[in-house]
Amino acid sequence: MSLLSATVQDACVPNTATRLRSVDSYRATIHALVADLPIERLPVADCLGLVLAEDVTAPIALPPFDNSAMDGYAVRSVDVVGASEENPVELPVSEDIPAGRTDVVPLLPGTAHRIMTGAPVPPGADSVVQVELTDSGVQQVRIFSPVNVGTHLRRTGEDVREGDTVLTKGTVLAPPQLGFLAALGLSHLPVRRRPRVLILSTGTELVQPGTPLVAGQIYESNSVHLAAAVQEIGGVAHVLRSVPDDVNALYEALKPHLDDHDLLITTGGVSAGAYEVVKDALAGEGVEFLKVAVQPGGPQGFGTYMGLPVVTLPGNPVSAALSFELFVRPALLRAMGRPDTDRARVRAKASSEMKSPAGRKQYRRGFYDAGSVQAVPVGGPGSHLLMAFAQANCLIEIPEDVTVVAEGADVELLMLTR
Ligand SMILES: Nc1nc2c(c(=O)[nH]1)N[C@H]1C(S)=C(S)[C@@H](COP(=O)(O)OP(=O)(O)OC[C@H]3O[C@@H](n4cnc5c(N)ncnc54)[C@H](O)[C@@H]3O)O[C@H]1N2
Ligand code: MOO
Repeated sequence: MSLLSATVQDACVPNTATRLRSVDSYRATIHALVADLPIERLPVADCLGLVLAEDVTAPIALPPFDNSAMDGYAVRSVDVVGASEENPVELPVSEDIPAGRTDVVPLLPGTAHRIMTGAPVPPGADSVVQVELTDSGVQQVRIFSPVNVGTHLRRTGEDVREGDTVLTKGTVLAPPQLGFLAALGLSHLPVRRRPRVLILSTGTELVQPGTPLVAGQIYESNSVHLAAAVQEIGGVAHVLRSVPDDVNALYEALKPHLDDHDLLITTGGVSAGAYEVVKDALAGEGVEFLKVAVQPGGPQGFGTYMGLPVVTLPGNPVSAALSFELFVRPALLRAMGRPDTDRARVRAKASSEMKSPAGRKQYRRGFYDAGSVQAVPVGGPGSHLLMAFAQANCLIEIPEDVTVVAEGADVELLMLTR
Protein backbone atom coordinates (compact mmCIF):
# COMPACT_ATOMS: atom_id res chain seq x y z
CA MET A 1 0.00 0.00 0.00
CA SER A 2 1.25 3.46 -0.81
CA LEU A 3 2.32 5.78 1.95
CA LEU A 4 0.98 8.76 0.04
CA SER A 5 -2.45 10.11 0.91
CA ALA A 6 -5.15 9.75 -1.70
CA THR A 7 -5.06 13.50 -2.42
CA VAL A 8 -1.33 13.49 -3.06
CA GLN A 9 -1.63 10.39 -5.23
CA ASP A 10 -4.31 12.13 -7.32
CA ALA A 11 -2.09 15.10 -7.94
CA CYS A 12 1.09 13.14 -8.67
CA VAL A 13 -0.27 10.20 -10.59
CA PRO A 14 -3.34 11.57 -12.28
CA ASN A 15 -3.55 8.85 -14.90
CA THR A 16 -3.54 5.78 -12.69
CA ALA A 17 -6.06 3.74 -14.64
CA THR A 18 -7.15 1.55 -11.74
CA ARG A 19 -8.44 4.57 -9.83
CA LEU A 20 -10.59 5.86 -12.67
CA ARG A 21 -14.05 4.75 -13.76
CA SER A 22 -14.15 3.51 -17.33
CA VAL A 23 -16.18 5.43 -19.90
CA ASP A 24 -18.54 2.47 -20.40
CA SER A 25 -19.10 1.98 -16.70
CA TYR A 26 -19.83 5.68 -16.15
CA ARG A 27 -22.15 5.71 -19.13
CA ALA A 28 -24.13 2.89 -17.52
CA THR A 29 -24.24 4.85 -14.26
CA ILE A 30 -25.75 7.89 -15.94
CA HIS A 31 -28.17 5.68 -17.87
CA ALA A 32 -29.43 4.28 -14.57
CA LEU A 33 -29.73 7.78 -13.09
CA VAL A 34 -32.20 9.10 -15.66
CA ALA A 35 -35.60 7.41 -15.35
CA ASP A 36 -37.86 6.51 -18.28
CA LEU A 37 -40.07 9.49 -19.08
CA PRO A 38 -43.80 9.11 -18.51
CA ILE A 39 -46.19 8.36 -21.38
CA GLU A 40 -48.60 11.17 -22.27
CA ARG A 41 -51.03 11.88 -25.13
CA LEU A 42 -49.60 14.99 -26.76
CA PRO A 43 -50.81 17.06 -29.73
CA VAL A 44 -49.29 15.71 -32.96
CA ALA A 45 -47.66 19.08 -33.64
CA ASP A 46 -45.69 18.79 -30.37
CA CYS A 47 -44.36 15.29 -31.04
CA LEU A 48 -41.38 15.93 -33.34
CA GLY A 49 -38.49 13.74 -32.24
CA LEU A 50 -40.56 11.86 -29.65
CA VAL A 51 -41.16 8.12 -29.66
CA LEU A 52 -44.48 6.32 -30.09
CA ALA A 53 -45.33 4.52 -26.88
CA GLU A 54 -48.02 2.30 -28.48
CA ASP A 55 -48.74 0.79 -31.89
CA VAL A 56 -51.01 2.98 -34.02
CA THR A 57 -54.04 1.46 -35.78
CA ALA A 58 -55.51 3.30 -38.76
CA PRO A 59 -58.94 4.70 -37.79
CA ILE A 60 -59.76 5.30 -41.48
CA ALA A 61 -58.56 4.13 -44.88
CA LEU A 62 -56.24 6.27 -46.98
CA PRO A 63 -57.33 7.54 -49.39
CA PRO A 64 -60.65 7.63 -47.55
CA PHE A 65 -62.60 7.67 -50.87
CA ASP A 66 -61.90 7.08 -54.57
CA ASN A 67 -60.58 10.38 -55.89
CA SER A 68 -59.00 11.94 -58.94
CA ALA A 69 -55.21 12.22 -59.34
CA MET A 70 -55.58 14.89 -62.05
CA ASP A 71 -57.61 17.91 -63.00
CA GLY A 72 -59.74 16.73 -65.92
CA TYR A 73 -62.94 14.82 -66.68
CA ALA A 74 -64.36 11.72 -65.02
CA VAL A 75 -65.64 9.40 -67.75
CA ARG A 76 -66.44 5.82 -68.62
CA SER A 77 -63.52 4.61 -70.72
CA VAL A 78 -65.92 2.90 -73.16
CA ASP A 79 -67.34 6.34 -73.99
CA VAL A 80 -64.00 7.67 -75.29
CA VAL A 81 -62.75 4.64 -77.23
CA GLY A 82 -61.05 5.80 -80.44
CA ALA A 83 -60.89 9.48 -79.45
CA SER A 84 -58.06 11.42 -81.17
CA GLU A 85 -57.05 14.97 -82.13
CA GLU A 86 -58.60 14.43 -85.56
CA ASN A 87 -61.70 12.63 -84.30
CA PRO A 88 -62.43 13.90 -80.77
CA VAL A 89 -65.28 12.45 -78.75
CA GLU A 90 -67.66 15.13 -77.53
CA LEU A 91 -69.54 14.56 -74.25
CA PRO A 92 -71.92 16.77 -72.27
CA VAL A 93 -70.47 17.94 -68.93
CA SER A 94 -73.23 17.27 -66.40
CA GLU A 95 -71.46 18.04 -63.10
CA ASP A 96 -68.54 20.09 -61.84
CA ILE A 97 -66.69 18.43 -58.93
CA PRO A 98 -64.13 20.62 -57.17
CA ALA A 99 -62.09 19.09 -54.30
CA GLY A 100 -64.17 19.34 -51.14
CA ARG A 101 -67.52 18.62 -52.78
CA THR A 102 -69.19 16.04 -50.59
CA ASP A 103 -72.40 15.16 -52.47
CA VAL A 104 -71.64 12.57 -55.10
CA VAL A 105 -73.81 12.47 -58.20
CA PRO A 106 -73.45 9.28 -60.28
CA LEU A 107 -72.06 9.63 -63.81
CA LEU A 108 -74.55 8.67 -66.48
CA PRO A 109 -73.35 6.78 -69.58
CA GLY A 110 -72.34 9.12 -72.42
CA THR A 111 -71.58 12.06 -70.12
CA ALA A 112 -68.55 13.53 -68.37
CA HIS A 113 -68.05 15.26 -65.00
CA ARG A 114 -65.45 18.00 -64.80
CA ILE A 115 -63.31 16.98 -61.81
CA MET A 116 -60.37 18.45 -59.90
CA THR A 117 -57.42 16.71 -58.24
CA GLY A 118 -58.50 15.21 -54.91
CA ALA A 119 -62.22 15.43 -55.67
CA PRO A 120 -64.41 12.31 -55.22
CA VAL A 121 -64.80 10.23 -58.37
CA PRO A 122 -68.51 9.73 -59.08
CA PRO A 123 -69.94 6.19 -59.14
CA GLY A 124 -70.14 5.07 -62.76
CA ALA A 125 -66.86 6.72 -63.79
CA ASP A 126 -63.93 4.36 -64.22
CA SER A 127 -61.21 6.80 -65.30
CA VAL A 128 -60.15 10.42 -65.56
CA VAL A 129 -58.97 12.15 -68.74
CA GLN A 130 -56.54 14.93 -67.80
CA VAL A 131 -57.57 18.39 -68.93
CA GLU A 132 -54.55 18.74 -71.26
CA LEU A 133 -56.08 16.01 -73.47
CA THR A 134 -59.34 17.95 -73.91
CA ASP A 135 -60.55 21.35 -75.05
CA SER A 136 -61.33 22.26 -71.37
CA GLY A 137 -65.03 22.66 -72.20
CA VAL A 138 -67.47 23.56 -69.47
CA GLN A 139 -70.86 22.65 -71.01
CA GLN A 140 -69.54 20.18 -73.60
CA VAL A 141 -66.06 18.72 -73.65
CA ARG A 142 -64.08 17.49 -76.65
CA ILE A 143 -61.79 14.63 -75.63
CA PHE A 144 -58.72 13.94 -77.79
CA SER A 145 -57.53 10.66 -76.36
CA PRO A 146 -58.88 7.31 -75.23
CA VAL A 147 -58.24 6.30 -71.62
CA ASN A 148 -57.71 2.96 -69.90
CA VAL A 149 -59.92 1.87 -67.01
CA GLY A 150 -58.40 3.10 -63.74
CA THR A 151 -56.34 5.93 -65.25
CA HIS A 152 -55.72 8.77 -62.77
CA LEU A 153 -57.89 7.18 -60.08
CA ARG A 154 -56.64 7.00 -56.49
CA ARG A 155 -58.53 4.12 -54.92
CA THR A 156 -59.92 3.95 -51.37
CA GLY A 157 -57.45 2.18 -49.08
CA GLU A 158 -54.71 2.03 -51.72
CA ASP A 159 -52.24 3.51 -49.20
CA VAL A 160 -53.71 2.31 -45.87
CA ARG A 161 -56.56 -0.03 -45.00
CA GLU A 162 -58.74 0.89 -42.02
CA GLY A 163 -57.73 -1.11 -38.94
CA ASP A 164 -54.21 -1.89 -40.10
CA THR A 165 -51.30 -1.36 -37.70
CA VAL A 166 -49.53 1.46 -39.48
CA LEU A 167 -46.70 2.44 -37.11
CA THR A 168 -45.33 0.45 -34.23
CA LYS A 169 -44.35 1.33 -30.68
CA GLY A 170 -40.79 2.67 -30.64
CA THR A 171 -41.07 4.60 -33.90
CA VAL A 172 -39.27 7.93 -33.78
CA LEU A 173 -41.63 10.66 -34.95
CA ALA A 174 -39.97 12.64 -37.73
CA PRO A 175 -41.83 14.88 -40.21
CA PRO A 176 -43.02 12.00 -42.48
CA GLN A 177 -44.54 10.08 -39.57
CA LEU A 178 -46.23 13.19 -38.13
CA GLY A 179 -47.73 14.19 -41.48
CA PHE A 180 -48.97 10.63 -42.03
CA LEU A 181 -50.62 10.38 -38.62
CA ALA A 182 -52.31 13.75 -39.11
CA ALA A 183 -53.62 12.45 -42.47
CA LEU A 184 -55.24 9.61 -40.54
CA GLY A 185 -57.05 12.22 -38.48
CA LEU A 186 -55.12 11.69 -35.26
CA SER A 187 -54.84 14.84 -33.16
CA HIS A 188 -52.94 13.39 -30.18
CA LEU A 189 -50.33 10.65 -29.93
CA PRO A 190 -49.15 8.42 -27.07
CA VAL A 191 -45.50 9.34 -26.55
CA ARG A 192 -42.90 9.54 -23.83
CA ARG A 193 -42.84 13.23 -23.06
CA ARG A 194 -39.84 15.49 -23.50
CA PRO A 195 -37.20 15.48 -20.76
CA ARG A 196 -37.10 18.78 -18.84
CA VAL A 197 -33.49 19.60 -18.15
CA LEU A 198 -32.36 22.29 -15.74
CA ILE A 199 -28.95 23.76 -16.60
CA LEU A 200 -26.79 25.74 -14.20
CA SER A 201 -23.32 27.08 -14.97
CA THR A 202 -21.06 28.07 -12.12
CA GLY A 203 -18.06 30.39 -11.99
CA THR A 204 -17.45 33.88 -10.63
CA GLU A 205 -15.57 34.70 -13.85
CA LEU A 206 -18.64 34.18 -16.06
CA VAL A 207 -20.37 37.05 -17.82
CA GLN A 208 -23.41 36.85 -20.10
CA PRO A 209 -22.73 37.44 -23.81
CA GLY A 210 -23.85 40.94 -24.76
CA THR A 211 -22.22 42.66 -21.79
CA PRO A 212 -18.65 44.05 -21.75
CA LEU A 213 -15.83 41.93 -20.31
CA VAL A 214 -13.19 43.13 -17.90
CA ALA A 215 -9.83 41.38 -17.61
CA GLY A 216 -10.24 38.06 -15.81
CA GLN A 217 -13.79 37.50 -16.98
CA ILE A 218 -15.01 35.27 -19.82
CA TYR A 219 -18.31 34.84 -21.55
CA GLU A 220 -20.55 32.08 -20.28
CA SER A 221 -20.94 29.56 -23.07
CA ASN A 222 -21.52 26.14 -21.52
CA SER A 223 -25.21 26.69 -20.89
CA VAL A 224 -25.72 27.82 -24.47
CA HIS A 225 -24.06 24.69 -25.84
CA LEU A 226 -25.84 22.36 -23.44
CA ALA A 227 -29.28 23.90 -23.93
CA ALA A 228 -28.89 23.56 -27.68
CA ALA A 229 -27.69 19.97 -27.30
CA VAL A 230 -30.74 19.15 -25.13
CA GLN A 231 -33.09 20.79 -27.62
CA GLU A 232 -31.42 19.05 -30.53
CA ILE A 233 -32.51 15.67 -29.18
CA GLY A 234 -36.02 16.87 -28.38
CA GLY A 235 -35.58 17.89 -24.75
CA VAL A 236 -36.73 21.08 -23.05
CA ALA A 237 -33.85 23.09 -21.60
CA HIS A 238 -34.35 25.50 -18.75
CA VAL A 239 -31.21 27.57 -18.30
CA LEU A 240 -30.69 29.30 -14.98
CA ARG A 241 -28.57 32.42 -14.72
CA SER A 242 -25.01 31.30 -13.88
CA VAL A 243 -24.02 31.51 -10.23
CA PRO A 244 -20.70 32.70 -8.76
CA ASP A 245 -18.53 30.33 -6.73
CA ASP A 246 -20.74 30.67 -3.67
CA VAL A 247 -22.46 27.65 -2.18
CA ASN A 248 -25.45 29.61 -0.89
CA ALA A 249 -25.98 31.28 -4.24
CA LEU A 250 -26.08 27.82 -5.81
CA TYR A 251 -28.63 26.50 -3.29
CA GLU A 252 -30.79 29.61 -3.77
CA ALA A 253 -30.66 29.33 -7.56
CA LEU A 254 -31.79 25.70 -7.48
CA LYS A 255 -34.40 25.86 -4.75
CA PRO A 256 -37.41 27.02 -6.82
CA HIS A 257 -36.79 24.48 -9.61
CA LEU A 258 -36.16 21.15 -7.92
CA ASP A 259 -39.63 19.69 -8.43
CA ASP A 260 -40.42 20.28 -12.06
CA HIS A 261 -37.42 18.83 -13.88
CA ASP A 262 -36.14 15.39 -14.82
CA LEU A 263 -32.44 16.19 -14.64
CA LEU A 264 -30.12 18.93 -13.42
CA ILE A 265 -26.87 19.54 -15.29
CA THR A 266 -24.30 21.78 -13.68
CA THR A 267 -20.98 22.84 -15.13
CA GLY A 268 -17.77 23.86 -13.35
CA GLY A 269 -16.67 23.62 -9.77
CA VAL A 270 -15.88 19.91 -9.67
CA SER A 271 -12.09 19.63 -9.83
CA ALA A 272 -9.42 20.05 -7.20
CA GLY A 273 -9.17 23.79 -6.55
CA ALA A 274 -10.13 25.96 -3.60
CA TYR A 275 -13.44 27.24 -4.95
CA GLU A 276 -15.20 24.14 -6.22
CA VAL A 277 -18.73 25.38 -5.62
CA VAL A 278 -20.58 22.38 -7.04
CA LYS A 279 -18.47 19.90 -5.11
CA ASP A 280 -18.72 21.98 -1.94
CA ALA A 281 -22.48 22.34 -2.24
CA LEU A 282 -23.48 18.86 -3.36
CA ALA A 283 -20.92 16.43 -1.88
CA GLY A 284 -22.65 14.78 1.06
CA GLU A 285 -26.02 15.89 -0.35
CA GLY A 286 -26.52 12.84 -2.54
CA VAL A 287 -23.90 13.58 -5.21
CA GLU A 288 -20.75 11.50 -5.65
CA PHE A 289 -17.64 12.96 -7.27
CA LEU A 290 -15.19 10.82 -9.17
CA LYS A 291 -12.81 10.72 -12.11
CA VAL A 292 -13.54 8.96 -15.35
CA ALA A 293 -10.82 7.55 -17.60
CA VAL A 294 -11.53 10.00 -20.37
CA GLN A 295 -9.85 13.06 -21.75
CA PRO A 296 -11.29 15.65 -21.84
CA GLY A 297 -13.99 15.23 -19.23
CA GLY A 298 -12.15 13.49 -16.37
CA PRO A 299 -13.71 15.12 -13.29
CA GLN A 300 -17.39 14.18 -12.96
CA GLY A 301 -20.18 13.95 -10.44
CA PHE A 302 -23.61 12.34 -10.36
CA GLY A 303 -26.40 11.59 -7.92
CA THR A 304 -29.71 12.91 -6.67
CA TYR A 305 -30.08 16.25 -4.94
CA MET A 306 -33.37 16.76 -3.07
CA GLY A 307 -35.00 14.16 -5.32
CA LEU A 308 -33.68 15.60 -8.59
CA PRO A 309 -31.17 13.52 -10.59
CA VAL A 310 -27.98 15.54 -11.10
CA VAL A 311 -24.99 15.28 -13.40
CA THR A 312 -22.18 17.69 -12.60
CA LEU A 313 -19.99 18.29 -15.63
CA PRO A 314 -16.51 19.81 -15.59
CA GLY A 315 -16.33 23.50 -16.45
CA ASN A 316 -13.89 23.51 -19.34
CA PRO A 317 -16.19 24.08 -22.31
CA VAL A 318 -15.01 21.17 -24.44
CA SER A 319 -15.03 18.91 -21.38
CA ALA A 320 -18.62 19.87 -20.56
CA ALA A 321 -19.71 19.40 -24.17
CA LEU A 322 -18.00 16.04 -24.53
CA SER A 323 -19.31 14.81 -21.21
CA PHE A 324 -22.83 15.60 -22.36
CA GLU A 325 -22.14 13.84 -25.63
CA LEU A 326 -20.73 10.69 -24.06
CA PHE A 327 -22.81 10.30 -20.92
CA VAL A 328 -25.89 12.52 -20.79
CA ARG A 329 -27.11 12.48 -24.38
CA PRO A 330 -27.46 8.69 -24.59
CA ALA A 331 -29.14 8.56 -21.18
CA LEU A 332 -31.72 11.18 -22.16
CA LEU A 333 -32.37 9.48 -25.49
CA ARG A 334 -32.89 6.14 -23.76
CA ALA A 335 -35.25 7.75 -21.23
CA MET A 336 -37.24 9.10 -24.19
CA GLY A 337 -37.49 5.55 -25.54
CA ARG A 338 -35.31 6.34 -28.52
CA PRO A 339 -33.68 3.29 -30.11
CA ASP A 340 -30.88 5.36 -31.64
CA THR A 341 -29.01 6.43 -28.52
CA ASP A 342 -25.54 6.26 -30.03
CA ARG A 343 -23.78 8.26 -32.70
CA ALA A 344 -22.95 6.53 -35.94
CA ARG A 345 -19.43 5.08 -35.92
CA VAL A 346 -17.15 5.22 -38.94
CA ARG A 347 -13.65 3.83 -39.46
CA ALA A 348 -11.06 6.05 -41.12
CA LYS A 349 -7.30 6.56 -41.48
CA ALA A 350 -5.62 9.12 -39.24
CA SER A 351 -4.26 11.93 -41.41
CA SER A 352 -1.47 12.65 -38.92
CA GLU A 353 0.06 11.29 -35.73
CA MET A 354 -1.85 11.82 -32.47
CA LYS A 355 -0.66 11.32 -28.91
CA SER A 356 -2.98 10.28 -26.10
CA PRO A 357 -2.51 9.77 -22.34
CA ALA A 358 -2.15 6.15 -21.18
CA GLY A 359 -5.15 4.74 -19.37
CA ARG A 360 -7.65 7.26 -20.75
CA LYS A 361 -9.93 7.17 -23.71
CA GLN A 362 -9.20 10.31 -25.62
CA TYR A 363 -11.69 12.06 -27.84
CA ARG A 364 -10.03 14.38 -30.31
CA ARG A 365 -12.09 16.75 -32.38
CA GLY A 366 -11.78 15.77 -36.00
CA PHE A 367 -12.93 16.33 -39.52
CA TYR A 368 -13.97 13.24 -41.46
CA ASP A 369 -13.33 13.47 -45.16
CA ALA A 370 -15.53 10.82 -46.74
CA GLY A 371 -13.71 11.08 -50.09
CA SER A 372 -10.27 10.15 -48.78
CA VAL A 373 -11.74 8.21 -45.79
CA GLN A 374 -9.39 10.21 -43.58
CA ALA A 375 -9.84 11.63 -40.11
CA VAL A 376 -8.08 14.97 -39.76
CA PRO A 377 -7.51 16.11 -36.16
CA VAL A 378 -8.85 19.64 -35.66
CA GLY A 379 -6.94 21.55 -33.00
CA GLY A 380 -5.14 19.83 -30.15
CA PRO A 381 -6.47 17.82 -27.20
CA GLY A 382 -6.95 20.91 -24.97
CA SER A 383 -10.39 21.28 -23.42
CA HIS A 384 -10.48 25.06 -23.97
CA LEU A 385 -10.20 24.84 -27.79
CA LEU A 386 -13.71 25.86 -28.73
CA MET A 387 -13.14 26.86 -32.33
CA ALA A 388 -11.76 23.42 -33.14
CA PHE A 389 -14.92 21.85 -31.76
CA ALA A 390 -17.03 24.24 -33.82
CA GLN A 391 -15.13 23.20 -36.97
CA ALA A 392 -15.23 19.46 -36.28
CA ASN A 393 -17.75 17.00 -37.69
CA CYS A 394 -16.64 13.99 -35.66
CA LEU A 395 -14.82 12.82 -32.57
CA ILE A 396 -11.76 10.64 -33.01
CA GLU A 397 -11.81 7.96 -30.32
CA ILE A 398 -8.41 6.82 -29.11
CA PRO A 399 -8.62 3.77 -26.81
CA GLU A 400 -7.16 3.73 -23.27
CA ASP A 401 -4.26 1.46 -24.20
CA VAL A 402 -3.08 3.54 -27.17
CA THR A 403 -0.60 6.36 -26.51
CA VAL A 404 0.41 7.07 -30.10
CA VAL A 405 -1.76 6.85 -33.20
CA ALA A 406 0.55 6.71 -36.21
CA GLU A 407 -0.23 8.63 -39.37
CA GLY A 408 -2.32 6.34 -41.59
CA ALA A 409 -3.43 4.11 -38.70
CA ASP A 410 -7.07 3.01 -38.44
CA VAL A 411 -9.17 5.09 -36.07
CA GLU A 412 -12.81 4.95 -35.05
CA LEU A 413 -14.95 8.06 -35.30
CA LEU A 414 -18.17 9.13 -33.66
CA MET A 415 -20.02 11.17 -36.25
CA LEU A 416 -21.44 14.40 -34.85
CA THR A 417 -23.29 15.26 -38.03
CA ARG A 418 -25.21 13.05 -40.39
N1 LIG B 1 -5.22 20.57 -9.73
C1 LIG B 1 -6.09 20.16 -10.65
N2 LIG B 1 -6.65 21.05 -11.45
C2 LIG B 1 -7.49 20.66 -12.38
C3 LIG B 1 -7.77 19.30 -12.55
C4 LIG B 1 -7.21 18.38 -11.67
O1 LIG B 1 -7.43 17.16 -11.76
N3 LIG B 1 -6.37 18.85 -10.72
N4 LIG B 1 -8.60 18.90 -13.56
C5 LIG B 1 -8.63 19.79 -14.70
C6 LIG B 1 -9.64 19.35 -15.58
S1 LIG B 1 -9.28 17.98 -16.51
C7 LIG B 1 -10.81 20.01 -15.75
S2 LIG B 1 -11.89 19.49 -16.93
C8 LIG B 1 -11.14 21.18 -14.97
C9 LIG B 1 -12.52 21.03 -14.37
O2 LIG B 1 -12.66 22.02 -13.45
P1 LIG B 1 -14.01 22.55 -12.89
O3 LIG B 1 -15.13 21.68 -13.21
O4 LIG B 1 -13.81 22.86 -11.48
O5 LIG B 1 -14.25 23.84 -13.77
P2 LIG B 1 -13.85 25.31 -13.47
O6 LIG B 1 -12.56 25.36 -12.76
O7 LIG B 1 -15.00 26.00 -12.88
O8 LIG B 1 -13.66 25.82 -14.94
C10 LIG B 1 -12.69 25.28 -15.79
C11 LIG B 1 -12.48 26.22 -16.96
O9 LIG B 1 -13.64 26.34 -17.72
C12 LIG B 1 -14.11 27.67 -17.78
N5 LIG B 1 -15.56 27.66 -17.64
C13 LIG B 1 -16.23 27.19 -16.59
N6 LIG B 1 -17.56 27.34 -16.77
C14 LIG B 1 -17.72 27.91 -17.96
C15 LIG B 1 -18.85 28.32 -18.69
N7 LIG B 1 -20.10 28.13 -18.20
N8 LIG B 1 -18.69 28.89 -19.89
C16 LIG B 1 -17.42 29.06 -20.38
N9 LIG B 1 -16.31 28.68 -19.73
C17 LIG B 1 -16.43 28.13 -18.53
C18 LIG B 1 -13.47 28.32 -16.60
O10 LIG B 1 -13.36 29.70 -16.73
C19 LIG B 1 -12.13 27.61 -16.54
O11 LIG B 1 -11.23 28.17 -17.46
O12 LIG B 1 -10.24 21.37 -13.93
C20 LIG B 1 -8.88 21.24 -14.32
N10 LIG B 1 -8.06 21.59 -13.21
O1 MOO C 1 -10.90 16.40 -18.17
MO1 MOO C 1 -10.48 17.99 -18.42
O2 MOO C 1 -11.97 17.77 -19.04
O3 MOO C 1 -9.32 17.18 -19.55
O4 MOO C 1 -10.13 19.25 -19.43
